[in-house]
Amino acid sequence: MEHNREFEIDGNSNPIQISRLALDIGGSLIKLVYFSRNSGDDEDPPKDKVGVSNGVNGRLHFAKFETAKINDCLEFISANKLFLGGGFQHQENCTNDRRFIKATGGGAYKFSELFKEKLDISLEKEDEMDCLVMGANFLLKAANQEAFTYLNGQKEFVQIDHNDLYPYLLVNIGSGVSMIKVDGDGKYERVSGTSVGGGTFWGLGKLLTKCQSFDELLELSHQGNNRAIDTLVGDIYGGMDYSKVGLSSTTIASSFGKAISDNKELEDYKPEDISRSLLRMISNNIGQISYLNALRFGLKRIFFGGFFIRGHSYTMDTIAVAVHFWSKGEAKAMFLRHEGFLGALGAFISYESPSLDNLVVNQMVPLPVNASLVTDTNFDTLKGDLNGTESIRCSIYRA
Ligand SMILES: Nc1ncnc2c1ncn2[C@@H]1O[C@H](COP(=O)(O)OP(=O)(O)O)[C@@H](O)[C@H]1O
Ligand SMILES: CC(C)(COP(=O)(O)O)[C@@H](O)C(=O)NCCC(=O)O
Repeated sequence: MEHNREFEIDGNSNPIQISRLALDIGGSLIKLVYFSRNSGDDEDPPKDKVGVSNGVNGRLHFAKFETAKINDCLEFISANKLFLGGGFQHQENCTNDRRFIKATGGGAYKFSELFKEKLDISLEKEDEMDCLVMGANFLLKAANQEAFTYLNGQKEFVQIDHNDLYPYLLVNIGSGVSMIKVDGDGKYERVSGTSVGGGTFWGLGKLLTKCQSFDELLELSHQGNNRAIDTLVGDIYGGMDYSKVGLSSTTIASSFGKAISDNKELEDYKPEDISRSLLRMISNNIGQISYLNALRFGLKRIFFGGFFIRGHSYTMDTIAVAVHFWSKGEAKAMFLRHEGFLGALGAFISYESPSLDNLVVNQMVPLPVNASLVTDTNFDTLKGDLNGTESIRCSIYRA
């Protein structure tokens, strides 16, 4: 199945360039969002107020590559000719000097020359925080079943009231963590951050467990028991709660604390226990810092994005419990289905204008597994992860 046709004929026999690509090149992963018209989706194209066709129906596709394997990403873009549809315009306006892609993230600067050299494409840089906020606002307003809570293993979708969305705290857990207070479209402030994020989990985990992939490390954590390496309150208090300050005996008193007294070598610990401890330590810490920032600004809603989460139950549970525990139930942790693609979506939207008005989501549509990304071998099989096997059905209007 072909997904990346660059030109299609609209109802007026005009060739329309319909494929459009935007990138978010982060410290760990490159995220791609691109639009394609699907011949199977033959709804009428969007019309303007006087009934003239002024856009196209299609799908947004999502893909990701490890930043360290940027050449695979370049090959994917080239093989699928994604760059041909940089903008959204009539073919006659499309000249070679418009070979550009909107790109955000640090890599948009770092790899600018590489894109020019290998694909003859210029990266038009968009600010990373602008894009994260734009992507989050877009999804929260336009996509169905985007935000959900996760408590006691239960995922519950949250109906977002568009008139009561702001303010909220956006916590993006990528390689590092950014915390952004969002007050409206384009209105935000990056209020905090921490370097203890996804890169820390993967980096330390790799060193300590010899895992070869992030997914392997994450899978390991499923089977691990953090009590083997973390010191619990009960370990210090002779099996008892420290109830005077509200600490139960099973609360972690000191992450990795047992490694001091156990008199063991690294090899004596199970990699799965290490992975579990690490995941819990980092998720808990992020949940706690997020809550403290929400408290600083009186925010009740915290949305978590970034690929560290990966729709992983234990990660979400730990973050949600931390927020719930510290806020005494006052603040709510929410997760986003398109967690890692906020920045790339923002860059995608920025093609036309910083407004969301010309991209309209119709509905989320699951694609057959083999239909979306034929040449990308980086996709993962962890459950709950958006691996390019889903797309958003949407319409793009001409500005
Ligand atoms: N396949 C993967 N390879 C590497 N890291 C992954 C993968 N999937 C999820 N991650 C996690 O996601 C983090 C990157 O998240 P992301 O939101 O893409 O941030 P960045 O923009 O910094 O790359 C990594 O540091 C790691 O914790
Ligand atoms: C520098 C970054 C914005 C880069 O974004 P990333 O590639 O990690 O998604 C991010 O790593 C970050 O916010 N780090 C934390 C820095 C700090 O506030 O201490």
